[in-house]
Amino acid sequence: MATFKVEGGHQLKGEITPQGAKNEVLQILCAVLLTPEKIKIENIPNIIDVNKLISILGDLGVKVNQLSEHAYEFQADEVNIDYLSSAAFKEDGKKLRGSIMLVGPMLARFGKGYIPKPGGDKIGRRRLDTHFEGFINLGAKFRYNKEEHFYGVEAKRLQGTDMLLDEASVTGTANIVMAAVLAKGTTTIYNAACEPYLQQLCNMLNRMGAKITGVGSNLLTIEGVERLGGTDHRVLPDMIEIGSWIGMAAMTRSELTIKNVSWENLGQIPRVFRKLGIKLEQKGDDIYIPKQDSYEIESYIDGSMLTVSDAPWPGFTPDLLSIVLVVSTQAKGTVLVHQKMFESRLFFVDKLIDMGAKVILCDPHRATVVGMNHKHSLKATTMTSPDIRAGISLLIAALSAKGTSIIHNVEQIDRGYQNIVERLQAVGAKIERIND
Ligand SMILES: CC(=O)N[C@H]1[C@@H](OP(=O)(O)OP(=O)(O)OC[C@H]2O[C@@H](n3ccc(=O)[nH]c3=O)[C@H](O)[C@@H]2O)O[C@H](CO)[C@@H](O)[C@@H]1O
Ligand SMILES: C=C(OP(=O)(O)O)C(=O)O
Repeated sequence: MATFKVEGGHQLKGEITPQGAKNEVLQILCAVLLTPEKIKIENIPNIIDVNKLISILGDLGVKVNQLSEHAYEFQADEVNIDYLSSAAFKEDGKKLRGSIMLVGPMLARFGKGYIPKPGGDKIGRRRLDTHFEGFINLGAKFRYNKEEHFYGVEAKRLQGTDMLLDEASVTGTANIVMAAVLAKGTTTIYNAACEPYLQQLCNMLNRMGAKITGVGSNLLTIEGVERLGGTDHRVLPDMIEIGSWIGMAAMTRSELTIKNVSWENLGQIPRVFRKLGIKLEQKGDDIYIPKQDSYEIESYIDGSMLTVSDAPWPGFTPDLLSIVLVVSTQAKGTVLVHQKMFESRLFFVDKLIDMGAKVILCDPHRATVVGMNHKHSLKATTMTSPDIRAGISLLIAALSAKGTSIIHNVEQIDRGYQNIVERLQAVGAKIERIND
């Protein structure tokens, strides 16, 4: 189990460039299975989850050619479908959430898709019904082995249809889109997720020859085609990393520039941090955060208390609520953080309370944070990272705290943040990795 040692209380300064987006690249990597032709992908982050998925593609027989640290070429012209039924896949497929999106492309192109219950954060129930209901709607036969938690779908040729998703699942929409592009006839998907990463996937599929319209909306129309070809694709910057660095700058009262953020794809993110009183300036495609000794949480027009909650895109992403919560502990004012989607993501506040933060966990979904306006520093402590976003939030808390903190189980953070120690050291953070 790897550990970080963090000496808090130091201001940071400089520039930080976001990595390619983890949750986009997991979709894009699965899409390489839809064509026997070459696909080149740039801006691939070097993180645990992504490397695991690339390794599964290699085990499936996809030719993987690393062109540079962040660019790869893939060619799925000799796919070994039997690997999907192997004991090795039953183990490897479990290791990340993104592996679920192998099912749609495999089903569409090879007539079968199997997957063990995928991994990812333990942040509450993470059901897969939307995915499999979508495949069943397209004519696939579904089976589920309860003992092994092993899912399977099979179909000779998928048949386009109209469907209304029971929820706007991100990976569910990506999976169904990747199945429908090679189906016979036209599919409409209503209540589709529509975040920028899904738009990126749909645009890439269209460049490969797919016929998807409605991209960016919650109604997608997909005219099935016989085959798809190769393309080049560049992954967007990771908006969750960008939000994490905004939170880190505010909490440590630092001046920071976040480079090349793709402003037009950040949705509510700048607005939510501004509501917490954090100053952000758009400079070209960068975000400049000036040093601020104090940031004051806004109230609503009628004077009532601010609530920050998550919702499917174009709402605010659930993946940044843990960061909003930690930043609020040193704001001036009070905020209610309401995590509607996941029921186990707020339990890490116990650690913040140990560090001296004023937080009341109202129930598993809601926490009230009374900001301390930097009148008292958080106290350093020893903690364990329960999930990726709680992990980065605890790291931000440790960077602002008085004294030296120890954070265990940082593999959770490494899952989604590339070279984090080196990148934070470069802006002046006192952090080192120990017990690797
Ligand atoms: C690999 C990947 O891309 N992971 C992301 C993806 O996970 P993932 O695709 O697994 O998440 P889903 O979009 O399926 O749903 C997440 C949770 O929100 C609930 N839900 C979803 C839609 C909805 O309209 N109402 C609702 O309550 C679901 O029941 C589930 O509990 O999207 C999540 C939601 O943005 C993010 O937290 C994850 O980081
Ligand atoms: C929950 C997340 O990831 P995953 O879906 O891979 O568990 C996340 O990125 O915050």
